[in-house]
Amino acid sequence: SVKLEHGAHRLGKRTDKPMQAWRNYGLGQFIHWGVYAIPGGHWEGQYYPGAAEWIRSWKGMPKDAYDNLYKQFNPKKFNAKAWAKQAGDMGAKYVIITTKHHDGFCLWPSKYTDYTVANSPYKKDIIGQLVEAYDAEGIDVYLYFSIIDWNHPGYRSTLKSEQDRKEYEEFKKFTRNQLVELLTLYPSTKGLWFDGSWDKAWTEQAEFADALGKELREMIPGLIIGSRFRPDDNGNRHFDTNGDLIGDYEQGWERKMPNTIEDTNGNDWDCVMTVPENQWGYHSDWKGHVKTTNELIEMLVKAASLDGNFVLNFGPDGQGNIRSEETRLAAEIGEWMKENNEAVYGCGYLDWEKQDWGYYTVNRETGKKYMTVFNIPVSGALRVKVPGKTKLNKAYLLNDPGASLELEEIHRNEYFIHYKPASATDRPFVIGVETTDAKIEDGHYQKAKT
Ligand SMILES: C[C@@H]1N[C@@H](C(=O)NCc2ccccc2)[C@H](O)[C@@H]1O
Repeated sequence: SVKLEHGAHRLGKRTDKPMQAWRNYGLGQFIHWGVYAIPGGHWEGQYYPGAAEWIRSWKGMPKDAYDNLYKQFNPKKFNAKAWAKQAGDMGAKYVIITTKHHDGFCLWPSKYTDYTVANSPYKKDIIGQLVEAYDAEGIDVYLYFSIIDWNHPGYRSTLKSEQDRKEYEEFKKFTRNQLVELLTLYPSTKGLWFDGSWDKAWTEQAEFADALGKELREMIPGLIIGSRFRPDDNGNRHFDTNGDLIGDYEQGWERKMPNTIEDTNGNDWDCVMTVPENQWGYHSDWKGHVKTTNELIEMLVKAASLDGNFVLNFGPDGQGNIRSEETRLAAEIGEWMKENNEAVYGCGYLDWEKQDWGYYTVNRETGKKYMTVFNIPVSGALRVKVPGKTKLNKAYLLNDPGASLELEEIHRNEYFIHYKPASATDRPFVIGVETTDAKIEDGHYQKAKT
């Protein structure tokens, strides 16, 4: 491996308490809110086909029209407590809130720019209200921060001249000041979720970003920062020149998921997911596929089964309402989580051979094992292959632990659990399984000679 001054600052998973808590969240909520919620994907009657929070970069949207939207920002329906309660009822254990998206508009009263909520008709500190409300709900708060800032005069995507470099130095100081300001104002913050760090200008700032990361971590012990924050000596983000993870977890799973444990490189990771194909901020007219409750529950359980967290995005509208589609999803996911969260919270990857009916998870503390069934086989026989020296003793429905399900040993280390729900079920269900270590008797299982 090559010597790096600003490569991965640690090898392997963090084992401290704050990171163990992060690893055990299972489900998170993303909130994308800002002045882009006012146009909601339309401008002067024109439909914007891109992601609503990117509308400023659309040729159909005059820049100065966008940059004056904040003068209309007055979300009268905004109720931080209601948002936090809805997230709690859904079963979210953490929330990631946009403090400033690529447009540079600050949802907190930053003293380093005038482009903030303090200078909007709304005036009040939105981040402060959300931090207080989510903390009170027992949901850990993480702050999203975009390095890209289209509003700051010193922001550059690339550095082409001495003048660029000079102005970018101001931008770097501004970025550091805002991040120190956020952690000073909101010290209950558990981590920072960085975005918009792919510009070449930023990937040339290894020394500055490394020092900034160290400064921020010193401000809040245990602070959690993912792999999308800083570059190494050679401009590599996420993984340094030696292939080692830069940051506390892998932050590359955006609107996509790993399929195998190998895909995760043995790292902690989160998957951040939109309800439609690609809308984070509020778009009043979602087109194309809108994910269903079952699809999202499957993603959530799949993430837990591969040692990751699943973070579902909400994009409140310009008045501060959570839209009806998201309200319904939150309620239905919450209903399922109330019954089945034992198979998600504190659970991770179980190294048993994956079967077609769904996903295994295992509780990291108790060792209790779970099968979450998404695909009921027409045979009604759920195949379970256990590792050598393991005996499957009991299987039971999580919501009826007293009644054992019918088990049949069909090969060495292989069983059928004979179960089909009596009535048609439109939600996945969880089976708990109990095993013991067992010596292998000779028995009658002979491997074929081939
Ligand atoms: C978490 C998501 N990441 C942001 C994203 O994809 N940005 C890419 C982008 C880069 C430059 C102009 C517009 C959009 C999205 O807007 C969300 O915030």
